[in-house]
Amino acid sequence: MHEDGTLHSIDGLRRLEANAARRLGDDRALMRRAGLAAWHAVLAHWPDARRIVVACGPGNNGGDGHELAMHALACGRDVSVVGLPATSPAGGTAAEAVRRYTEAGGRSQVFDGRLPHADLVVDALFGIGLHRAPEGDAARLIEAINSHGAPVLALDVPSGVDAGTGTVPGIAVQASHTLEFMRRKAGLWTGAALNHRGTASLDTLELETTDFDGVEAVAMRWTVDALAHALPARRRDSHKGQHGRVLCIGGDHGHGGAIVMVAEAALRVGAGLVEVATRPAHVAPLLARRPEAMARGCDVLGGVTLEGSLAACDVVAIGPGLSQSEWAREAVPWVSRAGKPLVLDADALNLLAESAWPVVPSDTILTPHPGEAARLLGVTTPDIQRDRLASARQLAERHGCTVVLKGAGTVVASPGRRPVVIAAGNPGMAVGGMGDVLTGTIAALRAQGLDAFEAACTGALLHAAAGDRAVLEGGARGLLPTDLSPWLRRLANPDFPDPR
Ligand SMILES: NC(=O)C1=CN([C@@H]2O[C@H](COP(=O)(O)OP(=O)(O)OC[C@H]3O[C@@H](n4cnc5c(N)ncnc54)[C@H](O)[C@@H]3O)[C@@H](O)[C@H]2O)[C@@H](O)CC1
Ligand SMILES: Nc1ncnc2c1ncn2[C@@H]1O[C@H](COP(=O)(O)OP(=O)(O)O)[C@@H](O)[C@H]1O
Ligand SMILES: [K+]
Repeated sequence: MHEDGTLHSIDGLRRLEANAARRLGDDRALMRRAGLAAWHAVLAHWPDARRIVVACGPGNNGGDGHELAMHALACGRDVSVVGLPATSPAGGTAAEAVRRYTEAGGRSQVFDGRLPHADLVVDALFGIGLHRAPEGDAARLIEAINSHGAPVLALDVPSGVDAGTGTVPGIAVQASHTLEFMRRKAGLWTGAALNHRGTASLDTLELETTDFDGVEAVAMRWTVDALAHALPARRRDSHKGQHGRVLCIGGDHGHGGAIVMVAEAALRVGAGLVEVATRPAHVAPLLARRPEAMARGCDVLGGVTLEGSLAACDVVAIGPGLSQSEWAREAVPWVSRAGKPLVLDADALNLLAESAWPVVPSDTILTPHPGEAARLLGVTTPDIQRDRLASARQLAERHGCTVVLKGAGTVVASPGRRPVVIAAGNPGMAVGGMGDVLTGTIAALRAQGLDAFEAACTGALLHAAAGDRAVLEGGARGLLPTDLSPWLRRLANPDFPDPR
């Protein structure tokens, strides 16, 4: 079976492992395949590595390391296995791998505070079996791996990372590349784990469909390729009314730019008509930058002005620069009475957290960053980040609608749908205003007919992928939200010939 875009929990992987071992009638077979796959990864990434250090832990991850060491040895490489002192000898399948390596003439040494010189370090300390933060010798060995200077290949998981949740409870290996086995692990694609994983690849170890009996993926992983099929082609005879009308509400005094960025992104992602309701002082600068937008200056966010705009629009994007002033609060009853699909961001979420909004309809999209998510759930930001997938699911259940939990490895969750983790985006995007661009992006897709969950997933991916393209033009520092505009347009038209 090939990669299928699924992400799995530790429990799911354990079940998968057990099913496959039962089918194969030999619990050593998978480890042998893992070791061989790891050796192939070495040949693919570091074909010239002559001296290889393999740091092996006490469990099956260490068994994978010994299998790899055996292949490297057989191919004439200079191999040193380094193990942890004071751990009980490996049992079961790992013991068999140790025996095979030793019988092939392999050398092993106990970690004494230093690692031998090498062209490549392999991290086979801990995989999915990590049960607490590494301490003592394990922590020192991880420190030695990280300061060694050679590239680091992590087997299955960078040791020290919780592969189920993405949390990093203590010190963890800083991998150049991680080779995942069997299926991708949910925790390696979101949150702090992204600091440790390096690039990543998967070897499925030749699993078969029947191995998945009783195994449910916990999420799907979306990469930029998904954009090729996400957006419907336009009819030749289409007109602007068919591409949706977005009403953007926000931009109180001092925050006028936020709602301009929402409007610009919505236009670049293809909304047919974009209207902005903002403070009167912000109308002229908005129109100077984006004459394509329609703008209404409102000293009161309600009444006839807003009612007319609300009646005409297909989607309301509210929150960027909105503030929590009386001006902002005035809008809430009008917007909620209008019954239009909503995208709630920034201060609209803060108003939701303090129950200023009534219950939101199920086709609403909330786009919190971790701080806003914490306010919505009444917990701390670290609580949210400890298990981003669970946090997004919990928020979606609580509000009964779609939630986009932003940040490295954005997670989209909705009741009754399998969550999606966005495998795109970069730290250049950590700058004020970037979320406003996401709000406009998602609102435009919603206006063009995607349902709430599809618009949220596609919008988050489009936004992150545009950030990845824009960052190539000059680096992460100084990347601006509006730099994404040309790339949003480019990537929203996947059938347009690629200029690269
Ligand atoms: N069993 C199988 O069939 C397969 C297992 N595979 C490998 O096996 C790994 C899982 O193996 P295990 O379940 O043995 O688990 P691990 O090898 O990941 O780790 C468990 C071992 O590490 C110790 N440990 C965990 N956290 C520690 C800490 N913080 N400090 C010190 N010691 C700690 C445990 O006491 C145990 O001895 C996978 O990640 C994968 O690399 C692969 O070979 C594929 C097939
Ligand atoms: N390190 C990162 N990696 C990937 N994406 C990021 C990173 N930092 C921020 N982003 C993205 O940039 C956007 C920032 O949004 P937000 O925090 O709401 O900013 P603002 O409120 O200033 O507009 C989100 O879409 C988020 O996912
Ligand atoms: K590892």
